[in-house]
Amino acid sequence: MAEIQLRNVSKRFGAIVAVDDLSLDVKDGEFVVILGPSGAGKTTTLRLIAGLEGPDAGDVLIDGEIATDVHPSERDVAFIFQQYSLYPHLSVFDNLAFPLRSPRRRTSESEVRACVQKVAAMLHMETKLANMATHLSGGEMQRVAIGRALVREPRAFLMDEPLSSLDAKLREELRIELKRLHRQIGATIVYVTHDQVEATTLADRIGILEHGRLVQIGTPREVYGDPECLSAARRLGSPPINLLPPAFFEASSLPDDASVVAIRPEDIVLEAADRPSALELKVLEYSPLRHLLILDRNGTPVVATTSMERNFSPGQTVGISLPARSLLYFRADGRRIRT
Ligand SMILES: Nc1ncnc2c1ncn2[C@@H]1O[C@H](COP(=O)(O)OP(=O)(O)OP(=O)(O)O)[C@@H](O)[C@H]1O
Repeated sequence: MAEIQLRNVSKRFGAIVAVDDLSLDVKDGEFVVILGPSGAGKTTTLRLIAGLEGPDAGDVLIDGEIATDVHPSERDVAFIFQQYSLYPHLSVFDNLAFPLRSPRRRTSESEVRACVQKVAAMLHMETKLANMATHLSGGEMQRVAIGRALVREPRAFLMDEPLSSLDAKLREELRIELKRLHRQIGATIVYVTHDQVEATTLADRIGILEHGRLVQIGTPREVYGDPECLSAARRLGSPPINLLPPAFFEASSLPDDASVVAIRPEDIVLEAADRPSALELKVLEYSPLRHLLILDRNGTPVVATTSMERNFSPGQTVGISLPARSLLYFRADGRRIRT
């Protein structure tokens, strides 16, 4: 497996800066997820690593060597797309065998058989090898697409929203499979998504991409608990982090240049209804693990979650306190103010 580095890489399409001075180090065997909204430059970043796009500035390094001028077919990285891209007229076996049978590989048929069997076992597809590729469920097709990359034993895997066309249950199953596979083969993976659950469950580290810039990279815990900027704070968390105006607080308790005060819903402490701080409960959602309360003070919504065994009903008042240690302060330009 391989290390991948981007050094100050930029890519423009006409007036659009798709990737803007991006530097990223993916360690050997690491699972890095690039998380960002539509148009943030995620796919372009993967295409730059694969060599399908050339950077306007900066370099891509694979295993410490500048790959910028290396042809995509020579980079030995496998790209897995959202669409399954299988050969519909071939069986699962022949789809998996296809990369091994290329003339450049000169793999013997007995080796091809052994390798296909091994990968099919890893993906729990042994019983489907004779099926035509079109006679599979969406989840099975994506397994075969992943298998086709695995048989090549590439130096790294680049995955572009590989689960996004699957339904919720299959997505969860395949997510767990991917995590297991990563542990089993120790692959270097750069994985792109706009789904925060995929990002936090799969990643060793998450890189938050906004407008072509990497605004933060860290473990899921670091990015969630210690965001560098407002956009990183908003990217993780469901329900999302509360963003409150300074007017919500005593002015003397805030840093001078705070323009937004943020607090995670689970950090809000619920108190008795007769507290002066009590807010009106507008909406209540119950799930077996927690209550979700949407409260209101003069038109400002405040979302709190709690696993407390207490009965709430809409229209009542609920006291809250916002512990100072849980408050995050941000400037008007979105930068974090550390106190
Ligand atoms: N070949 C191209 N020609 C012109 N503009 C492009 C091209 N490829 C990407 N772009 C633009 O570059 C920006 C980044 O696109 P990119 O596909 O990398 O974003 P993304 O984060 O992967 O988005 P999505 O989640 O919607 O796939 C977008 O504004 C997009 O319209």
